[in-house]
Amino acid sequence: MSSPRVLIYLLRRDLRLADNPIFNEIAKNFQQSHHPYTHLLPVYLFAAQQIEVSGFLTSDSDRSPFPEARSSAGSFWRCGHHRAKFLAESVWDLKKSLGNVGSGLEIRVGLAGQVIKDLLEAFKKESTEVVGIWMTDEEGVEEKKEERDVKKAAQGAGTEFKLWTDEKYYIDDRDVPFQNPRDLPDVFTTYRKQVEPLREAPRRILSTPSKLPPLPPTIPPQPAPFNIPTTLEAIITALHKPLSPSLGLAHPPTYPKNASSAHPFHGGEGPGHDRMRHLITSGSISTYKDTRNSMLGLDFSTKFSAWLALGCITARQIHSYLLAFEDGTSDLGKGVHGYGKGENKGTEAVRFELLWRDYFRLTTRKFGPRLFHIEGFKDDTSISWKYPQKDPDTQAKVIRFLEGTTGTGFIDASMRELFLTGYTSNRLRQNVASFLAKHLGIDWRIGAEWYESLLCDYDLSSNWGNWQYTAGVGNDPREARIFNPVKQGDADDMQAHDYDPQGEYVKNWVEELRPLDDPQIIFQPWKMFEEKKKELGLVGNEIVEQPLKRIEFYVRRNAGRGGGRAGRKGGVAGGGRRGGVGSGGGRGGYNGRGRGEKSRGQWREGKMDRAKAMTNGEQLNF
Ligand SMILES: Cc1cc2nc3c(=O)[nH]c(=O)nc-3n(C[C@H](O)[C@H](O)[C@H](O)COP(=O)(O)OP(=O)(O)OC[C@H]3O[C@@H](n4cnc5c(N)ncnc54)[C@H](O)[C@@H]3O)c2cc1C
Repeated sequence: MSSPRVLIYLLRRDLRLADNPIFNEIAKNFQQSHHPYTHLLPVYLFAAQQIEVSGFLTSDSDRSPFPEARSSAGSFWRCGHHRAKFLAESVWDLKKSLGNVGSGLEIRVGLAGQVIKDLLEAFKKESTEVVGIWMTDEEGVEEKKEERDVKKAAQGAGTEFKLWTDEKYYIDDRDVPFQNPRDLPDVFTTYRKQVEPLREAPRRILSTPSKLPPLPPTIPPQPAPFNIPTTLEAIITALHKPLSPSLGLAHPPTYPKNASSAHPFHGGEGPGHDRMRHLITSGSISTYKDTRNSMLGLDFSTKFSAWLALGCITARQIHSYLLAFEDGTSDLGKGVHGYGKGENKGTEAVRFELLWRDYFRLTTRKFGPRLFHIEGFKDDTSISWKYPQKDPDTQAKVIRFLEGTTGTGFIDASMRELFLTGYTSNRLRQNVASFLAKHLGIDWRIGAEWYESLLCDYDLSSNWGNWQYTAGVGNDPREARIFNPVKQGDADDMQAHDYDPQGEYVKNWVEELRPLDDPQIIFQPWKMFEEKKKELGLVGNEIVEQPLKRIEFYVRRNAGRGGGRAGRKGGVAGGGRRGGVGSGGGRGGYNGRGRGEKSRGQWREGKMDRAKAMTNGEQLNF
């Protein structure tokens, strides 16, 4: 038998077998009589700069050679419990799918360039030829560095390196109507008009491989001091091991009795497709436009985001399910309202939202490291931000914001939901970001980093781009827009019927407010009468006595049994962000240039304090 010729495929956020350009190409090559390679080694890497890998150390006496995977401004773990679990499940699901088509998946921890270098050296020692290293591209400063590092490692060993475009977006890169990223319009609507009609825009999906080349006969092991467990449960345990359950909060939210998560889903390509099928057969996809701003339950929105973020499903796969339903060309959804009747408001709205995701990715491509700059894409230096690192009062506010005890019901419910489940809806994310950045005037990157740590669906471009957008330094043409998190939930607001008219969402997550009936008090608990506070045992509680912001909203109706009365017209405190709120820094203040550079700088210089996190009594340290 001739000696093995191995192709290495380094997987990233392309954790799927179907509609995957690399697996598609490999399967096609494998069907030909002459094979450019005899074996395939798919590798997934838990990248040590983005996810803490010390839980994979072989023994407790070993020390990780890597600095802690912590964020820049808030020093939060960059990948918290929820996403770590969803990610591990996605990796494991792919490992199983690959096993079913004659292949498999090797798991590694470390830094991409070094991991590839180690593999190439180890194969060389065994006289095994590696004919190529393939990977898909990603936007982002660190991601681009990874690509350069892998290329360097491959070239150093004389091995071909190929960077593929991952075709996981709605509009294929080949069809984006400009060559130069700088030509992306700064307003989403302008971009949308360039690529409409959206229903015609995506390319066809690629076929799913039924057979792939086998794994190499011998595979070099993960180098010391790490060890890769052999079960999904053990991998999740290793990822969770360094993280304290409180993530450093002195008073972390606790799971309210009978509260139901809107995101009980599991990672992986299989569960992603199950979700798609469910949305079609339940009819939820057709009602999406009317329900997408709700907050409770599983089906008010698609929950595609976490699978999309890891590449378990692609936007054009979603489009292709929608097409088949609209055209009645598959049995899925037969008999369901809207089947075979063309595009409806729900399916149209899903396409529209998927384009937002594309758009944020293209803004990252256009602006590069400015994604992490406090001045944002707009390079707005006029705002006086407050920084927790500089000011104990701001620090205390940030901690209450993270713990969900701000005294604004909507915000507290969302922050607790996020901490406990890894998800909170788009409407809530907008309110939360606006509250931190515009009502409190605090460095918005603290919020973006906390979301990075906690969201199951964390996606570099969608997260940082949306935070910028809502903070007023990104691509929102309505610069002065401020969300009123009280009005959002008020029954007299035309929109509120879709949101939380009775305060049910807030009560689901803020258990101490459950006995209340009056939405006004649920959203503004600081309006509660003394007698009611005593009755509920809330005297001295900061959410009823010391709200971070008294955001007024006048309700023209009688108070309910909750005990309060209608608020006074006119704000106790205004909501403006310029002038009154800023005490610190601005540009040139704490970490003025943002994470893109700083965290990588810290990483390089090894400045982060590894010992700090290894204690279970971890505390946030700004
Ligand atoms: C401050 C803030 C932070 C955010 N962080 C993230 C993030 O890290 N990852 C992420 O995927 N989304 C993020 N979003 C966008 C949006 O909130 C989520 O995509 C959405 O809530 C996920 O739930 P869903 O899949 O049920 O959405 P649906 O309403 O069902 O939308 C369908 C899909 O469209 C895309 N989409 C919808 N809205 C947006 C949007 N505003 N921007 C980009 N894509 C969108 C998503 O891929 C989503 O899965 C953020 C929004 C805000 C305001």
